[in-house]
Formats: sequence, structure tokens, C-alpha cells
Amino acid sequence: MKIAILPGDGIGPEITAQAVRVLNALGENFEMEQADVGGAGYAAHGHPLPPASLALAKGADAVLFGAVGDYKYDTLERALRPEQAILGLRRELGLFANLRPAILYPELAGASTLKPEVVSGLDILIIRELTGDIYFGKPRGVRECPDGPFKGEREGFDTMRYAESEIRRIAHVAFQAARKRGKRVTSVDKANVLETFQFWRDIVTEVHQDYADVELEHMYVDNAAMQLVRAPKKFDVIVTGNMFGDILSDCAAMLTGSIGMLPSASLDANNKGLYEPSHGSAPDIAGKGIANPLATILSAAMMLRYSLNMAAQADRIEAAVKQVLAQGLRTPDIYEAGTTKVGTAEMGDAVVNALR
Ligand SMILES: NC(=O)c1ccc[n+]([C@@H]2O[C@H](COP(=O)([O-])OP(=O)(O)OC[C@H]3O[C@@H](n4cnc5c(N)ncnc54)[C@H](O)[C@@H]3O)[C@@H](O)[C@H]2O)c1
Ligand SMILES: CC(C)[C@H](C(=O)O)[C@@H](O)C(=O)O
Ligand SMILES: [Mg+2]
Repeated sequence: MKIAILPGDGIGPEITAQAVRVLNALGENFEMEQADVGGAGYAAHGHPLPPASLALAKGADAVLFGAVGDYKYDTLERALRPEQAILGLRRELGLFANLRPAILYPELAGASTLKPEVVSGLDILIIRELTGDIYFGKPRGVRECPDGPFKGEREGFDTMRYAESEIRRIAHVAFQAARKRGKRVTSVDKANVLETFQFWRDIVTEVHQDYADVELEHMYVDNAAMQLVRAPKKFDVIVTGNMFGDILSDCAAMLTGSIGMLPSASLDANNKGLYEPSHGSAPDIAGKGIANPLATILSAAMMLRYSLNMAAQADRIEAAVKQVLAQGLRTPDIYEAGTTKVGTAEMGDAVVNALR
């Protein structure tokens, strides 16, 4: 089993190192090879997704990704910015299905900014379409406004679009996932305003005809954002487009206590995948040794389960994470009085020691 390790920037290398230690401690014979991406790729090779890094990712059985981005690169032309590494990998590897499970570990009920009774027992799955929408639609750019009240001025523009087959395949992923859980799908859109998302709603409704055993509801994205903090446990599976999914998953992260707890899997049609925490490179805490590595460690567990067919090893990692939380160990982002504050490496140590 070959795993490509792409640590990236900021806290990326710190958190990925802990996930690699946990993988090594499982006692399997993983072949792991590391490569530069993001700002690190640009600094060393002049491109955020150097050809050798892309080739490594394509040739591996799975990819473990840290995070990319650094404010010092924000003035580069877009094609060279660190974020192009993750966008390019998603596009080049066809990773259209992004699974972001938001689970509240009981020990962290007090770490969420929401009242414990609102979040305790939370277990929802956000399924974000990852290779379409306004993120990848063309044309895009800055041009002279061709008409209307702002004619002649410069304007920035992007294109929101979804092809029918793109909506169908992500809808199937959502209904199939719901079948293995609470059998409820909420499709989140903006059909009241946007053509793209009226089309989305129509196609999701059509696909639903194949899944009579799964309940489907449609919800506008503004209401969904509100319901996520009002009564998040009412959701089971949420399926939505690329941009709404980006925003709603950060919102859901806070239900779990911290964005440092939210793992993700990005899958192609054959369950080949890239695994990364849902958060970014956190430049504000990079190099301080205080980042929470659990989202990345839990992403490694998802990798074992979804791409490497090693569910028992995934269970071992998840059980170890539960145990360190039960022991009261907390990185600063999830710390509360009465628990023990630890750094990134100590948290990694604890998970390794808790493996059974
Ligand atoms: N997939 C990715 O690689 C990815 C995802 C999101 C943002 N980014 C990039 O990351 C950079 C920073 O973006 P941002 O600040 O908007 O979002 P961010 O997720 O990096 O950070 C937001 C806040 O959450 C905190 N945080 C994030 N991860 C944490 C962890 N593991 N432990 C403790 N605290 C954590 C940060 O300290 C910060 O206060 C930008 O360049 C952005 O483009 C990359
Ligand atoms: C870094 C950025 C391109 C990325 C996104 O917007 O998809 C990030 O926010 C995420 O959630 O993975
Ligand atoms: Mg995001």
C-alpha cells in the first residue's frame, strides 16, 4: 500500500507528522513517500503543484494531505497561489465527493460554543460536491463591464454551473451514504434565486426516485446555516454544492468543539481518495506546536476505511482518539478548565500510546 504524504504549509507539516506516526504505529507495512505542495511547492519548485508531486499522488493508493496557504503568497498570480495545489489535485484526480463528518465526542460537549444540549450526540455527514460549481466554472476573471448601469467599469466575474451528470453522481453518493445511516438526506441549495440550484433541486429529486427508503428534504442554504446552529441534530446527511459545502462545513466544525476535529475524505468514482483535515494552514499558530492534530489523524482513519479496505485499523485509530479525549488531554483549541493542556506532538504521542 503506497500512501502519498503531502504536508503543505503552515501547520500542515506539524499535524501530518503526527498522523504519519499513528499510521506507522499500526504495524502495517505502508510505503509512504512525501512531496512538496502549496507554498512549499512554489518555494522549492516554482509551482504549488509540482509535476512530481502530482505524479506521486496519482500513482499512490491514497493521499494524506495537510493544508496549504500562506498570506505571504496572497499577491501571487492566482495560478501560482498555494490553494491551487488542493484545487488542482481535486480536479486532476477527479475527487468529486467530499465527505465531512461532524461528530461530537461526548467529552467535548463543553468545548463547543453551543449549549451542550444542542450538540450532544451530534453525528451528521456533510457531502460537498468538490469539482464543479463556481469554483471551477468558466469564464471567470476581471473585464470591462459590457452593459448595464456599470458599463465601462472594471468588473470581477465567475461562473456558477453544474452539469446534470455532476449532480446525479453526488446525489447517488448522498443517498447511498444515508442508507447506511439515518436514511435522511437534506439537499441544500438556493433554488429560489439561482438557475444552477433550481436545476440541482430538480435532478436531486429525480435521483431520489431510486431511493424510496431514504427521506429527502430540500432546504435553502441561508436557512440551513441557521438550522445548523439552531438544531443541528435534526440533520443526518446534508448534500450540497462546492461553495455552500465549503461554508457550511466550517460552520458545522464548531458544533464538534473545534475545526481541529473535522476530518474529510475526497473520493473519486472508485473510492480512490485524498484525505485531509477540513481546516486550513492556520498561519496564526504555525510553528508553535499547539495545532490540534486530531482532524488529520481522523482523516488517516477515514483513508484506511474508504480507500485501503482496512476498517479494523480505522477503528483502532478512532478508539485511540476517544481514549485520549477521555483521559482529558486537550490542545488549546478544545481546552476547558479541569482538562490537561497538551501540544501537537504530545497529542500525537498519546494517540500512539492509546492504540490497542
Ligand atoms: N484545504 C486546505 O489546504 C485549506 C483549507 C482552508 C483554508 N486554507 C488556507 O489556509 C490559510 C488560512 O486560512 P484561514 O485562516 O481562513 O483558515 P484556517 O482553517 O487555516 O484557520 C482558521 C482558524 O482556525 C484555527 N485552526 C485551524 N486549524 C486548527 C487546528 N488544527 N488546531 C487549532 N486551531 C486551528 C486557526 O488558528 C485560525 O484561528 C489560507 O491561506 C487559506 O486559503 C487551506
Ligand atoms: C483552500 C481552499 C481552496 C479550500 C476550499 O475552498 O475548498 C478550503 O477552504 C477547504 O475547505 O478545503
Ligand atoms: Mg474551507
